[in-house]
Amino acid sequence: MAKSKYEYVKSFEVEDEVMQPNLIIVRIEGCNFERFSDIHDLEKPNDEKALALMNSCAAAVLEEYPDIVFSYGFNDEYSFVFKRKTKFYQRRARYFPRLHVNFNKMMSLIVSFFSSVYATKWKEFFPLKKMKCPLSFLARVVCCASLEVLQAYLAWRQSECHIRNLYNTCLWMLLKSGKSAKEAVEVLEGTQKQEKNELLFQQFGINYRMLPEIFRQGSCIFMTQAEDVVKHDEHGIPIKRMRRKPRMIHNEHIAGRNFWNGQQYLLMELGPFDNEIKKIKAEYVRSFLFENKLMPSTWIVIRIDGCHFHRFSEVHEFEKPNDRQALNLMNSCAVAVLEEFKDIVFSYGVSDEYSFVLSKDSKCYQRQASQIVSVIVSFFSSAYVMKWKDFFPFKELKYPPSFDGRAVCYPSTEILQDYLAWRQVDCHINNQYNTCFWMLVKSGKSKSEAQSYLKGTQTREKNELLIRQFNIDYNTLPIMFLRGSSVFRIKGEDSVMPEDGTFEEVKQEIILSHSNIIEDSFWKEHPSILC
Ligand SMILES: Nc1nc2c(ncn2[C@@H]2O[C@H](COP(=O)(O)OP(=O)(O)OP(=O)(O)O)[C@@H](O)[C@H]2O)c(=O)[nH]1
Ligand SMILES: [Mg+2]
Ligand SMILES: [Mg+2]
Repeated sequence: MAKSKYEYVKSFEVEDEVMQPNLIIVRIEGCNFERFSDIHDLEKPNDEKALALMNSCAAAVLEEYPDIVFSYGFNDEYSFVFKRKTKFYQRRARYFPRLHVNFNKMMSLIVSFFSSVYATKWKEFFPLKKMKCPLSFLARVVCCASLEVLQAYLAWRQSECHIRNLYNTCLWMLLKSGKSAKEAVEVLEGTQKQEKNELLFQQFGINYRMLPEIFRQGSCIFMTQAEDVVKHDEHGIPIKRMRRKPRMIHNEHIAGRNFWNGQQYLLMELGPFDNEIKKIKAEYVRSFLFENKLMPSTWIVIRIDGCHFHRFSEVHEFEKPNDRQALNLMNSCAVAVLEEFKDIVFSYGVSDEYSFVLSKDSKCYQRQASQIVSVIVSFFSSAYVMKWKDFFPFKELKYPPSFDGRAVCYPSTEILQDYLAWRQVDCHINNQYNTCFWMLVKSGKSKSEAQSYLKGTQTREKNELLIRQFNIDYNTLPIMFLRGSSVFRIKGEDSVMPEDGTFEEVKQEIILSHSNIIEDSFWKEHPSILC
């Protein structure tokens, strides 16, 4: 297909990669989970159903991504460990013989899938409670240079589970017994493990060790081979096949040799733990957290794109080439994203993608790429599932969709505008091609005939084809199909700048439009967007 003069902006898209054979962990944790938990009236300090939902989502991730071999979670967090030689978004680096993994893509897909499964399965676990708002997760990648680092990491997370659970159990018992939040915090300040155990036992008759394992130890889920009856033969004898199945267990020492070396699958994919961990140095493990900060004073664009939406749109019988409701759903999710993330000043969407522009001076998550990408892509995915019924009341969502995300920085407003123009030109080129293609197919041509018919044709020829053969004036098609959609903020009419120089909070409105953003005139009409 034709290329536009804006294509040069692609060169700003640099990939973040991890060199193998590093062991890779993706850790996700609920963003603002306390607020989510309050809104949904979850039980404190642990809600068994919410934990079961987290575990069920993690199991779904393991089934979806066979390269993940082990996972551990507690509370609102989960860590996913990849097998040594993951082929997931792998590519051969140009100058080095090693294999590299594009971990931003990998991380964003996992967090997106997890969030959309969470929203999908919510009603299974809370049939009487409506999910009131999307939940997003922050994700990060941890690279472990050796198995010992992975062992230390797991020991660290499990000790965090224990420390937090003991503290929260005490805190909530004190609160339930009538203490104020301030008083309860004061009682617990500086207390050691032993003292907390005693407090629970003496004041509340609770033996901490008798609390459910899932609260104290967290949950591990990993794959095992299990025999499954697939069908019965004509004599009624069951026919069995080996199948990978996620298995969940609770264990007190997941980083201990006893537990780890006892799991065949883990030994095979990751190897044995040779020694026991003596003391966990959190600082040591934290030093492996990968933090990629985006360049200051540059426009940040987070572009998300539906994963295998070709298949998704087939399965859900989207209209071809454009499904109005599917696009309206994408737009509605974009509006929700702008309502949630105040640093986003503009967004542009077409087909299964959306680009979100964060202001140049944004300090969002200290400009850490993985955090910003994950929180936006997972919020969007969650919103997509939650809003599905509003746009497709008569169509069932057959499986949870996922989106990948990336962050790209643009150093000047002109280049950012060129980026957006590139996306809109792409919208135009694809839409014109797809309109012709599907008209030809609907008129009786095979897909390959339609393809060769259109090969090498220019814009003008395609427009003529549409008029001549199908009596369609391309420019009269719905404007959303022609131009894609922009969602942005403009300052409300009632915004005032008081004369005494004090600023009042400027009321902002979120607008959806299908404007031409390639032309300068759009930006001149809305000078406040990219100021
Ligand atoms: N019928 C129909 N299909 C759509 C619509 N919007 C998007 N799609 C489908 O989604 C695809 C999006 O293109 P891509 O993002 O390049 O392809 P993908 O299948 O999502 O693959 P990856 O993004 O690489 O995972 C299109 O090729 C269409 O098949 C729509 O409104 N109607
Ligand atoms: Mg896609
Ligand atoms: Mg796409």
